[in-house]
Amino acid sequence: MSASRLASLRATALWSSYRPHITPLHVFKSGALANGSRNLAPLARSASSPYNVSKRLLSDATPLEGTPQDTNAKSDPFEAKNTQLAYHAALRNGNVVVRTDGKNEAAPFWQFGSLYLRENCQCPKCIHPDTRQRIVNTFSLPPRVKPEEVQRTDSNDVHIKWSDGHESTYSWKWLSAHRGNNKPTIQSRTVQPNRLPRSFKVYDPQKGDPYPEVVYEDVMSKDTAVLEWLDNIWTWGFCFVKGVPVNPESTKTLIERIAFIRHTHYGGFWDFTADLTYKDTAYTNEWLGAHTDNTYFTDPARLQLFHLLSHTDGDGGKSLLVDGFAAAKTLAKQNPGFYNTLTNSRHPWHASGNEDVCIQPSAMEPVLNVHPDTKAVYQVRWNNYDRAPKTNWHTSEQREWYVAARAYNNLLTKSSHEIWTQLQPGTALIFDNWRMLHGRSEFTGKRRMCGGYVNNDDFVSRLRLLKFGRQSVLDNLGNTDGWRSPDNPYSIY
Ligand SMILES: C[N+](C)(C)CCCC[C@H](N)C(=O)O
Ligand SMILES: O=C(O)CCC(=O)C(=O)O
Repeated sequence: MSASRLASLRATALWSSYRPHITPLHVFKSGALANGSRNLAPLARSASSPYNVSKRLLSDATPLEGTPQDTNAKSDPFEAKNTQLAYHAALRNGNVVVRTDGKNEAAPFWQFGSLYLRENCQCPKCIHPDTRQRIVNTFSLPPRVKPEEVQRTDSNDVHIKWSDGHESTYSWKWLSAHRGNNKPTIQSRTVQPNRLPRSFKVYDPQKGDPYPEVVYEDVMSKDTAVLEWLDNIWTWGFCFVKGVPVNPESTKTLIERIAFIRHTHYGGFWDFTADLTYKDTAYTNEWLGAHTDNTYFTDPARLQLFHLLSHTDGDGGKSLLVDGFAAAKTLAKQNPGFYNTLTNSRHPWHASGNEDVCIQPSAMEPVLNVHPDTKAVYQVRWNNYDRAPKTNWHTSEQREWYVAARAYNNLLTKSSHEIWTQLQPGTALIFDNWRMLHGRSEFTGKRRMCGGYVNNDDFVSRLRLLKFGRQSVLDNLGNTDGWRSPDNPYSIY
């Protein structure tokens, strides 16, 4: 950021509003806590200026305490867990530590690496106030930059003066979301390799409960209805939308209430019939067994929406959904060895129908993809039409995989696991293509279907912002600590 931009920032209300009014209860001076012992050396604040503290060492300082203000905590479930905690910020062995129990020296504490904390300063000189991108050059900072003073603002934030002269203020929410509990990062934690899929709810077609559904008018007019729609997809794997005007334009704008439509070699928004416009069996009237789409993409589309516009002079074309997570969970219970085989054995996939296309993922991918951090299955890739012949595959591995895949297929094709519906014009179906398999019965006559794909990242971005609000999402950027917590805006699958 140019000097002039910085100067104008400083001059604007933004800068003055950023520099918090510091009324420190205590100020901790670096060096006075060589061994983190009890002799905390707080300096009482002088009356003259909030920053100018007089040096008065207290032998037995009452720890810095305070309860983060309950700022709309209820609206922010992630924060709710922390509003009652008294906390204590101090320097210990040259690092900033935050203890969530101010009274107990031995209480667990959060320790923050100094360079980590410095390069993640949230001030407008370090994070672009509009783009939220880091603008401080991490590598221009002194590698051994140190906090020299840690003090508390009267809005329960922590203000730090750094050895490079910079000053930073961190909100409780940000510190809490980025607390390094001195635990190894998730990657190095021993996590069960056959962790089951993330939490989800299974629609049981045997019970005949109402389908998850929302109303078009609501979705088009209220973000709360979009949140309900996306939450249904996240929880149940699919959702119907009633009352959709029977035309492609309305269907397209419906999808765009989530995000822009994913463009592929099939185009963007599709309006298709059985005419082999593209060389794929979807563009025929044939039976399509349960499958996920885009197994040949490195990044398969996350959502897929179908809206039947018309079906004349014939019948059939029923729509099939099968819950790939539910089947995986059953397989893991029935035969953990088969489950592990489907998570470990990676395969090539392809889309090669059109003359000018031969799409394959950048690496072989397994049927049940385990998330590298949570070790939970987060994506199902199942498409027997598009799986390519794997090589360098010992016959013993082949036998193992085919047995496991057959067991999974038996679960996927069990009629009690199949959700069959006959789509009608005016009702759109959207589903999670990383979890739900879909298919179609053969049909006769002229059948016109439209729809589109949405990327994973765009779907999850929309859902997390609607669910948690932008500030909570910004406070939790990178917060992998609560991976499996539905209250953690960062949790992704
Ligand atoms: C574009 N539209 C959805 C109509 C057809 C896409 C074909 C999808 C392909 N069979 C696959 O499994 O990825
Ligand atoms: O035509 C349908 O109902 C579904 C087609 C399909 O499965 C697909 O496009 O992947």
